[in-house]
Amino acid sequence: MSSTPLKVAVTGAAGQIGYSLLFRLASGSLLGADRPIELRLLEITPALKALEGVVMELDDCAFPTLAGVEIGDDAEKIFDGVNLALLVGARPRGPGMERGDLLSANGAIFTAQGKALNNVAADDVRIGVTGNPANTNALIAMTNAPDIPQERFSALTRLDHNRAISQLAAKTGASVTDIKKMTIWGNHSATQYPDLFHAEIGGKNAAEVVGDQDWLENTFIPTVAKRGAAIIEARGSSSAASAASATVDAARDWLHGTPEGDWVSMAVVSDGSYGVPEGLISSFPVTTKDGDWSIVQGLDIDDFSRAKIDASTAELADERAAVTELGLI
Ligand SMILES: NC(=O)C1=CN([C@@H]2O[C@H](COP(=O)(O)OP(=O)(O)OC[C@H]3O[C@@H](n4cnc5c(N)ncnc54)[C@H](O)[C@@H]3O)[C@@H](O)[C@H]2O)C=CC1
Ligand SMILES: O=C([O-])CC(=O)C(=O)O
Repeated sequence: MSSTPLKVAVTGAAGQIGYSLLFRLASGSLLGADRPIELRLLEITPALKALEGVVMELDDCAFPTLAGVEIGDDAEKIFDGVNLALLVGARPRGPGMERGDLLSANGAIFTAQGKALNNVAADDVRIGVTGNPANTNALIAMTNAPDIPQERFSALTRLDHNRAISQLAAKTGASVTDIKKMTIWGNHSATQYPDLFHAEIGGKNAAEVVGDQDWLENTFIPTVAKRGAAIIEARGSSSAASAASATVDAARDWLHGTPEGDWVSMAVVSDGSYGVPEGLISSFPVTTKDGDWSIVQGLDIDDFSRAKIDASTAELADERAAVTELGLI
């Protein structure tokens, strides 16, 4: 185990998700108790004072794994030499909005940050995008960082993946650890497709165990796909602790690898697998090893799943056209 601190950048560090995420990262949730971590926190200038307060709290935790914290509003300084960049900072949506409505407000953030990462990040950098609309923001950052291999960019659909596991566990009485091979396909939006036809519960096909197509179509899929909106409705602001937890889960599994016999959902650049147009950042079932991911191949896609995947990737293609129009890529 290396004793060199992993340099982890977090943007939007003074925000809601940051307030949960930083403490998880600093306490060892990402790399375990033996690997130190250095946090590099980016905020806009008016939020730096609040961020100083958060850093005081990080200090007060006396985390053994926290080797240092740097804060600032200059992306090139904060991203200098980072091995992992978690791009969280972006405006959240409010009631009645779709995440895609944030494109024009947030897209420019990812142009600038993609360029800065391209200039100064470490050669082994991995970039996870949480800020919405996450898939297309990741596409913007990737396109603006031509020297970073495209497979180093990913957008967060792990929260949807975790939500799908939790809903399935509640329906069937299974424990979450019995559920494997969950897949979220497509966009982190209301069109996403949580797929039970390839998931397993205790080694058995999940759709067969459930045996209730009506529940699958009319309860499970919409509950998972609209969970973010339900949380906004209930809490008055968007999910934060669960988003932070999923951000940690996704980064940890990317860096450490997925267990044998399971996979995770990550939105990654499409190579055309499963008919998803090449170059879109779309969620797939992936396995990871040594910091690299590969899309699980060879799954049978029936007509129901085909239509759902096509609808979500068509939305991604529309978002790509919109940001092209805005001159962001
Ligand atoms: N992919 C996913 O599963 C989820 C994504 N999200 C998204 O994550 C984003 C952040 O959510 P919250 O923390 O709740 O929002 P928030 O509004 O509490 O915090 C966002 C922070 O980003 C900062 N920020 C804005 N522009 C920045 C820039 N150019 N550089 C650095 N920081 C910047 C703001 O000052 C603010 O402190 C939102 O876009 C939200 O929709 C939220 C939940 C789940
Ligand atoms: O719904 C939102 O706007 C926040 C989010 O992405 C989620 O909770 O999945």
